[in-house]
Amino acid sequence: MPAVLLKNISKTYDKGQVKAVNNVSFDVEQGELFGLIGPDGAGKTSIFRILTTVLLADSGEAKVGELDVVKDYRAIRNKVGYMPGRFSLYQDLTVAENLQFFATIFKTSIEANYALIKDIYEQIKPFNNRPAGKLSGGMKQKLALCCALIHKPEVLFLDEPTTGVDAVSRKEFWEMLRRLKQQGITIMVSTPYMDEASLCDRIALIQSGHIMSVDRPQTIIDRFPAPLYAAKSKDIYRLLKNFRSDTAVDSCYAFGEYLHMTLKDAHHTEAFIIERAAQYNAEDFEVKRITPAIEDCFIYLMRETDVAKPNLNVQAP
Ligand SMILES: Nc1ncnc2c1ncn2[C@@H]1O[C@H](COP(=O)(O)OP(=O)(O)OP(=O)(O)O)[C@@H](O)[C@H]1O
Repeated sequence: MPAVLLKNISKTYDKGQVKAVNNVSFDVEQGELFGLIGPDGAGKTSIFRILTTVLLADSGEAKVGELDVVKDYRAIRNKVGYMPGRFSLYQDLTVAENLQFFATIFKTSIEANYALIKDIYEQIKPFNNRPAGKLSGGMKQKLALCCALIHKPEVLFLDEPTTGVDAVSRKEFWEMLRRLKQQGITIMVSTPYMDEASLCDRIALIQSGHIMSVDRPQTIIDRFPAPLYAAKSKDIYRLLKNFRSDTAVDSCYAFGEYLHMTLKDAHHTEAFIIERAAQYNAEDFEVKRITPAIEDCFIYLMRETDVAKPNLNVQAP
């Protein structure tokens, strides 16, 4: 039995005008660290809210273990930990008071499940008497994670836990998730940072309420259908325009300081691209073949599935 199951789940807002979740189906295995990956507005929060029983879907079926999100909502609430995207703690309560509060509403004590939160809590314990609102972003995340864990949930739902957190804290946070997974907790986590995909066992790529792919990150990368090149020149915007209007070029988009591109004819290589760039008088031109990242796969899948497109000028965070 999967730990989480969604079958043809749809959700609209504003009397059907906003299709937030569109016929979504996937499941999460017991003990898995599963990532729901997509940009702002893709539908991630709506899915989390449906699974944690705070939002009703318009149609479809969703389960946590054997429990149905509609019929068994009370039982689910005791079984899952939920860390919503927006900071969910009481800003005026101290670190210790927040933790005590969450323990009390779940009818447990900090001591009862201390082993589970110990590693994380010890990092914020020196700030025990500080109001949660006065903690740094990384500290807030750690406290929110402790609060979500205080009743020893079987499944942990973390909605964008690393958004707005600095790079070091993000890395630490993912290490904490790895350790929790080793303790047998199933974790479903959402993120707009596509570089975090490789830290998950499996991922679902979501855009405009559609799931475009569900698999292991490496399997999704291996399926990228064409050689991918990274190119740059002095005037990168002119180069982007030139390549985008070039009939030999299949796709070209800005990616950090480079353009990432594929060609219509897979037999063509760097030499062909150098020739084209010379025709465009591109100065200081460089090109190299690269391994696709999840962002590249995401952009490719968006073109393939023809869902509404966000800004394609993706930058690695
Ligand atoms: N209560 C609501 N009323 C109307 N539209 C909503 C509501 N909640 C979400 N939406 C819309 O539904 C779509 C999906 O939103 P959702 O919050 O589920 O996505 P998300 O991937 O979590 O993005 P974000 O990180 O920006 O919250 C968006 O277009 C959003 O504007």
